[in-house]
Order: sequence, then C-alpha cells, then structure tokens
Amino acid sequence: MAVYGGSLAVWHGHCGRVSWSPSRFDSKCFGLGRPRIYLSPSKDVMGRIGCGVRAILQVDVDSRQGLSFGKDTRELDSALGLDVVSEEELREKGFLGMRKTKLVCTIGPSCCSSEELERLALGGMNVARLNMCHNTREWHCEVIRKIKRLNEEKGFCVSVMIDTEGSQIHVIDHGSPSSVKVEEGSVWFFTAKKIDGCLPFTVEANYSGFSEDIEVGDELLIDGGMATFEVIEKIDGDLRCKCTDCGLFLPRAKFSFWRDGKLVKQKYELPTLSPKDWADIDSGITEGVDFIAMSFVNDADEVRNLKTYISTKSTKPIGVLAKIESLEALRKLGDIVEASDGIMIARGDLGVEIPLEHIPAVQKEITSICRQLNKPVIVASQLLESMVEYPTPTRAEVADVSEAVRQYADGLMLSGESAIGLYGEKALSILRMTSNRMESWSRQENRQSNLWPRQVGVALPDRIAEQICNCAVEMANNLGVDSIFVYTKHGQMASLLSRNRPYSPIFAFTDTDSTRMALNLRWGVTPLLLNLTDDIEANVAKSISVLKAKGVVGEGDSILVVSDVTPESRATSTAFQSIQIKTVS
Ligand SMILES: Nc1ncnc2c1ncn2[C@@H]1O[C@H](COP(=O)(O)OP(=O)(O)OP(=O)(O)O)[C@@H](O)[C@H]1O
Ligand SMILES: CC(=O)C(=O)O
Ligand SMILES: [K+]
Ligand SMILES: [Mg+2]
Repeated sequence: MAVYGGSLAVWHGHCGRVSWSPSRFDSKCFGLGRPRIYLSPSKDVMGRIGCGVRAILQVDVDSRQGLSFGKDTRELDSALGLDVVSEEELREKGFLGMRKTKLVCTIGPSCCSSEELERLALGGMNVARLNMCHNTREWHCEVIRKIKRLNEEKGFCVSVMIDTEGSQIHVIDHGSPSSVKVEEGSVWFFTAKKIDGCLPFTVEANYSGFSEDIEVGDELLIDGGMATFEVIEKIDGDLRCKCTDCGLFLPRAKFSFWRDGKLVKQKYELPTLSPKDWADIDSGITEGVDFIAMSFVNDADEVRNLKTYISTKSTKPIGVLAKIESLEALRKLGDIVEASDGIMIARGDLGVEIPLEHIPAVQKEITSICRQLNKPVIVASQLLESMVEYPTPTRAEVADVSEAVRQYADGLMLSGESAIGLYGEKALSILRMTSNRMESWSRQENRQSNLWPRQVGVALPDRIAEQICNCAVEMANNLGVDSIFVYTKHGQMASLLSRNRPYSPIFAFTDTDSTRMALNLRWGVTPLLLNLTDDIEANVAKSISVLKAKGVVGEGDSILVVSDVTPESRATSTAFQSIQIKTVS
C-alpha cells in the first residue's frame, strides 16, 4: 500500500490537515476539527457519512477483494449508453489509446446529408456546429434533426451547437463573384446607402453607423489585412478610401479602422444579439441543442442574460459558450470566462481586431485561464484552412493543431474545411491523428504539465469535491490505473477530474442526458448514460459488469472510482464523495 502514500500524504485545506500513515491503514478518522475526512479500506465506513464526515477516501487494499459481478447483464446492457465510436476506439486501442481532445465540425453544404454526417460521427466528431450566419433556419433545423436521429438510431453521441450571427460591421454580400480584386492606388466608395446590384468601386456596409468616429487619415483594414485603405474623404456618413495595400474583398468581409497603430474603438449601437439571433436561439431551444455559442460577446452580463433567458425557456440546461473575438472581450476575459459554460477562441474575427502576431500568446492565455476556472475551451478557425481546397494540410497547419493539443485545449474546430471543403472527412482524420500523436508524446515524454489550480469552489462541499478530484488524478497518474470512473449527476466532478488532464481516460456515468451531452466537450471524458442509484457500490458493480460483458474492460484492469452522487435522502446534508481503487476480477 505504500505506493498510495505519496499520493495522499497530506491533505490541506479548510478541513484541517490530514496525514495518512500507510502503515496504520485501518479504518481511522483523521479529522482535526470539523468536518472530518475518512481514509478507509472498508466500504462499511461509507454508512457513517451522516455524522459530520464530509468525504471518504476508500481504497481496495487487497486487489483480490475485487467485485463479484452480476450474472445477467442483458438488462443492464440496454441501460448503458456507451457510444459506438468510443466503444470501437476502446476495443481497438485500449484505454491509453483513447483520444482526449474533442473535435468540433462546422456543418455546411459539403457535409449535411445523413450519410455525410454519419461519416463525420464515425470519424470522431464530438460536437456539430451550425453557424447561423449562413443558410436558412429551416436548413439548420433539418440538420439538427438528422444528427439527433443518427444518435438515436445508430448509437452515436454527437452534441449540437448553434453559433449566433451576432452584430458586426461587414460588407453586404450582393451575390457578386466570391472575391473582388483590389488594386493598389484604386479609390473606393464605402457607403451604408442601399445599392441595387453591383456598382464598380463601391462597397455597401450593413450598418449606417459604420463610419462613426472615423477621421480622414485613418486606416481601414479589410478582414484584418486582406486589403488596406486610407480614408481620404468623409462625406456625410460615407467614406472615400484609397487602397494602400492591394488584396481581396471576400463575401461578408469585415471592417476595422486603425489610427496610430491602434484599433479605433467605435461606439456603435449594434446589440450582441440581434432580433434574428433571438429567433435563432428560440429555434435552437425548440430543437433541443446542447450548446449556444455567442458571437462577439462584449461582457459577462450578456452571457448571464442569455443564460437566464435559456433557464426560463428551456426544460433542459443548454451550455452558453462565449466566443472571444474582439478586443473588448479580451479586456474582460476573466469575467466572461467565469460567467460562461465554455469559451471559443474565435481566431478568425479576433485577427481582425488584434495584430495577427498577438494571436498565439492570446490563445495560450485564454486556454490557461479556462483551465484554471474549469471551463471547456475550443480553439477555432483556420486550423487546416488549406484543406478547404487541397487534400493535404500544410506542415505549419499541423504544427498549429499540435500546439493547441499541447496547450490542452478541450476541443479543436473545423470551419470551412468541413462546411464547404472538398476534404472534410480527411481534415477530421488529420485532427484526430494529430491529437492522438501529440497526447501520447506528452504522456511518454512526461511533459504533462501539472496544474497548480486556483481554487474554483467557494462553498465547502465544492472545495472538497475539487480537492478530491485533484488528489484522485494524482493518485491515478502515480498508480498508472487504466481508467477513471466517475459517477456524476451534473458533471461537476467529471469536469474537475478532466481539468487535471489525467493520463487515463475518464468514463463519466450519469443518468442525465443533458449532462452527457455537455461532457462531450470536456477533455478526456467519455460520457455514458447509466441509471444511477444511491448505492455507490451498486453503481460501480453495474457499470463494470456491463463494460466487462461488452469485452472492453477485462480482468486485472485497475480503475480509480470517484463518486459524487448525493443520495436523495441526504440531499440536504453533505455530498457523498469518495475515491476507491478497484481491480477488476
Ligand atoms: N450552413 C452553411 N451554409 C453555407 N455555407 C456555410 C455554412 N456554414 C459555413 N459555411 C461556409 O463556410 C465558411 C467557413 O465557416 P465559418 O463558420 O468559419 O464562417 P465565417 O463566415 O467565417 O463566420 P464565423 O466568424 O462565425 O466563424 C463560411 O464563410 C461559409 O462560406
Ligand atoms: C469561429 C469564429 O467565429 C471566428 O473565428 O471568427
Ligand atoms: K457565427
Ligand atoms: Mg467570428
């Protein structure tokens, strides 16, 4: 047992200090003051949770004490929702081979049939993203229904995310050719007045206040540098501009104005969520989406408002992800991360508002804050951009993907590569293989950077849960267990385990479908549906026996078990949290 000693030698925190002497490994209360914590090899002590004890760490001292498994698993089998893709991956590659980084695909015309969606699901898509900027609401609803049907009928577990259009000043798309060349020295007229058809050298903006606060001499950047102009005249609200750096106008190209090397902050009155966005959100709620990604978030209140709205409108929880794609959002990053259920680093539009060379450092900072605050984070845009047209990525793109994996982003996102590209499935397989390779490199080289986590919990039970998860992962890594099982209603404990980025995969058993779909975005977590009972031992025995019957868990596999299922009868007292080590017999 000495092997465990190092992992849990000292327990710090509000609970006092608890030391563990492996040589005196009997059922013993180490509480110094209240509340107390038990370390025990015996499951009998689990019954004593009521008497001021806040957590029990139970360890199977003797692996021969392994569980005896149920005889008939047929009934249980149908109750256990292990998705077909994880099952296959586990069978093929074993526990350590399971991919930890989650993959998000933007669905567009190139991949919207049921057959194409199924191939993406088989290829490892964890979350399907629908960008409401494009196509019709009806088209999006139809895609959502196809995904839900695939989940139900074919045993996939793909979550659905809608991404709002949001308000940003951009060029009105007149249906002109996909790009227009801009020559150096040419003079262009920018206006918000309605134009019929296409006029040469004339560009229509979508918002009448687009030139507010802009002065002659300011620099106008298209899409963060696709083309550059100098403002040479301001006539009412219209601008005459001369091209100083030639380039291209793409459909829906975005404006940004610069003065003395700094972004001009315009105080325009576009709401973060337009009436169209609210209608899209209503339709997303009706269709039962799992996440709403909010474009151009400016502050935490906007996120909180949307969360409040959802809680009054939706019968199930829907995660709100804040997209960080403006200077304003970067300034209020900490507050926004705290208010939201996750973050998307929207590097496309972010690159319009900050110099491109700032993006890598900003990405690193955002991923790190998200991990500290225990919020999932997606790295998005241009990961494999060249694959929109070509069947192979550039080496630089693969290096960018690897860096995001090395930073422990929870998810990587494909945009045009899957939505309109010719090689979407191949792009997905590049993300999958690159993630797998980088994850195993980090593990083999022991480059797993330890988190010195900021405490996120405030209330005592939350802080205890957090400490248990931190210790559990340290134990799991030191012992080299095959996997971590967690039993969780709302996913909190599973997320706290994931936050520590363990070597072994985390199987999160929950009886709540929305928890399962939300956990899909968490690094290293495979969420499963299971009918949970108040009896922890029964939950563990049931899940192990079903996985054993499927042939994906076998004799000798070691499992670290964490539970935070609060028995209903004790819902008003403390959470019932424990760590156990099981060896499958
Ligand atoms: N549902 C769709 N229908 C048609 N085209 C789409 C759809 N979704 C995406 N696209 C195309 O794929 C491209 C890349 O998608 P992406 O989601 O990155 O859009 P975007 O226009 O850059 O906006 P955002 O900043 O919200 O990501 C888009 O420019 C668009 O041409
Ligand atoms: C994803 C997104 O919205 C962006 O990169 O701008
Ligand atoms: K969008
Ligand atoms: Mg964007």
